[in-house]
Amino acid sequence: MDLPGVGPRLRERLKEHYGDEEKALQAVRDGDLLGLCSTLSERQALQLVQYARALKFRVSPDEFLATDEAVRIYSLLISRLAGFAHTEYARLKIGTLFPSSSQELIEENRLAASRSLEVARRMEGLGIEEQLRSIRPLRERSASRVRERAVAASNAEDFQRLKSRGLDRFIDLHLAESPQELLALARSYSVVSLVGGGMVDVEEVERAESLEDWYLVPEAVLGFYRENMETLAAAVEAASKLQAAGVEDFRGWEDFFDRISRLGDKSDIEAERLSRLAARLEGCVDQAASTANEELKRRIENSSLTLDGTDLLQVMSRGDGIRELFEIRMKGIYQEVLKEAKERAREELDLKGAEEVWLDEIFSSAVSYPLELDRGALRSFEQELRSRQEERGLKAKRELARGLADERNRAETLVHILMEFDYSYALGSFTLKEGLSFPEIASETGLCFQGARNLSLEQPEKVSYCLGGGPGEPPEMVALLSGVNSGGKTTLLDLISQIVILAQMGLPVPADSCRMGLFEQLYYFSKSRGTLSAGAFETAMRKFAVVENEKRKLVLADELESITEPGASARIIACMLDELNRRGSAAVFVSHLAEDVRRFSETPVRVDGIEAEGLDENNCLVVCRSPRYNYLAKSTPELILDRLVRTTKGQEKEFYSRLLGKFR
Ligand SMILES: Nc1ncnc2c1ncn2[C@@H]1O[C@H](COP(=O)(O)OP(=O)(O)OP(=O)(O)O)[C@@H](O)[C@H]1O
Repeated sequence: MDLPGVGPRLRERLKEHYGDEEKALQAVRDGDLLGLCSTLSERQALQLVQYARALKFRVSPDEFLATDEAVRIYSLLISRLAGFAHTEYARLKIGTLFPSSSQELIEENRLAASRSLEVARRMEGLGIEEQLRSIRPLRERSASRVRERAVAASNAEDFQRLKSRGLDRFIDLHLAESPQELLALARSYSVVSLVGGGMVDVEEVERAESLEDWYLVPEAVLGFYRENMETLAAAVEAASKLQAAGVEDFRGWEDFFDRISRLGDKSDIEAERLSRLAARLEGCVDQAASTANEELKRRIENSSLTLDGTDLLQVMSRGDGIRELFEIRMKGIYQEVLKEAKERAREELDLKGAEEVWLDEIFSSAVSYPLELDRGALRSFEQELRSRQEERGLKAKRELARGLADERNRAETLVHILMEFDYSYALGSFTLKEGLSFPEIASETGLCFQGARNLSLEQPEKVSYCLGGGPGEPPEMVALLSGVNSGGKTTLLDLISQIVILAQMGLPVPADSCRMGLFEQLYYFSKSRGTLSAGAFETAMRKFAVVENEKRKLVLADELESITEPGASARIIACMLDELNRRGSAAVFVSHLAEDVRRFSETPVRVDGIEAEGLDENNCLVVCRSPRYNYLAKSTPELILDRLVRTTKGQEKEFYSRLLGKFR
């Protein structure tokens, strides 16, 4: 496999997963993130896809971001963008975007990003987010075994054929060569489907109308869909919203969508009724019997029995006939109560047609107290209900499974379309909600933006800045940035990085307008935490020396002077800026030593300043966040003294006024 970063072990794993090397390579080229992530770690998969893209456009994915700080800003941007995605797939795919100097790659991404903006506009207010969040990669778990039914083959040949198809993984498979064997099976299962002819009919056994899975074990077909029910139902709902917005065309998918929607139905209404009836039967009948017994007790207690002479003679002549006599006399009451009990049970259970006959079997008509139920009849009725329910359910399942048997690819395609949509929707939403605009990519070098907003700030003030001259702007490519403490110098360097990284990923940038030439590398050196030891200083110098290459680059550096003593720092910075200037690179160096640096530098280095315009009514610093060109910004002490003059009284105020005078 001709991909950098693919070692022999990784190659083996990929080959194993995809079958052969060419297929594996194609998957990497296609950016098959889902497939790759099932074999590799997320990082490996992302890197591979990046490498494949980089290879196609003859760039290196690691080349542009030349320092850790540049990588940090890139990672922040990727997380921010990924925050707009709803599926793991889109989040992963966003992670494969990287900045480069390839005009073709940038152009391709820009095209996708502008299409995605159109998509996001069309989807506004349609509320598809909830559905997208439910979409996961489709899972394959083996269907659970069917226990209540079986398949019987009437000859060894059919039996072997079904077995070699692996049917016995889902359902019991038997060889039944005689009616006796078949009958025995019929007694053990609620439905037995018979495959193969030549058998006398056994009433309890159905002859299989098809030998396909959807008929013999519809559960094996439906298992996949039921396992992925949540994703598929959400996908169908999302698809109809995309159709409504005119973003995707799902004409011809109607039957498939309909079947997926029916997966959620509880088989059918009649099967549902039968299932509920079977579950409630015993409880209802018991309740009716107990009410009837109370009624019997009450009515018998309140009744009296008068025996006349004939009755007495009859009892005496028959010996123990008194019980029969009572039964004859009470028969009227008993029948009334029994009728009421059956009526109550019938209403309660909502029995239909011939089902009512079962009540006559369950409620014994023999006069007795307490009233007795025929439990055997009750069980038989339950059994019948369950069989009928199974039959109904089976019919519905077969119908559904028949329609879905060959639709797996379609399900996969649907989920893939929606995941790709989510990626595009995330790009579009990022552009729309962050108010981004596409920069103009110029053939000449330089960077110029107006009304730019740092994406990390909650309430950013807009900033404009230029290197290399825009209309009416100074032409220098290299600038020193001076300014008040907390004026926004670091924030501006971050903002420049954000703009350049996004632009070179082919994405829109957080600025009202922007024009720039493409850079080959971005160096961003963040502020050092203090004077470095000799060893660390040497390491830092080695790091800075990498700017000594022929690449077109942008170098941003934040207060490099803190690495060593001020005099030496100014010389080092001046020297670095001269080198960059001579090579036509662009650079912004934040420094409090601007005047010294300019003194030491041999090439035209511009000094810009972020200045505090003064104090507001609350004596807080008012800062103009856009640097002023060719201007060394005032230092903060002057403004702090001004604040002290304004906020104190008497001698103290006079002291501060005298001090302030020294600055003017
Ligand atoms: N464009 C801006 N819009 C709104 N707030 C800003 C902007 N730039 C800077 N700030 C605010 O000012 C704070 C200080 O900014 P930053 O750290 O960039 O200043 P600095 O000039 O680099 O400071 P220091 O001189 O101490 O290094 C930021 O945390 C932010 O709250």
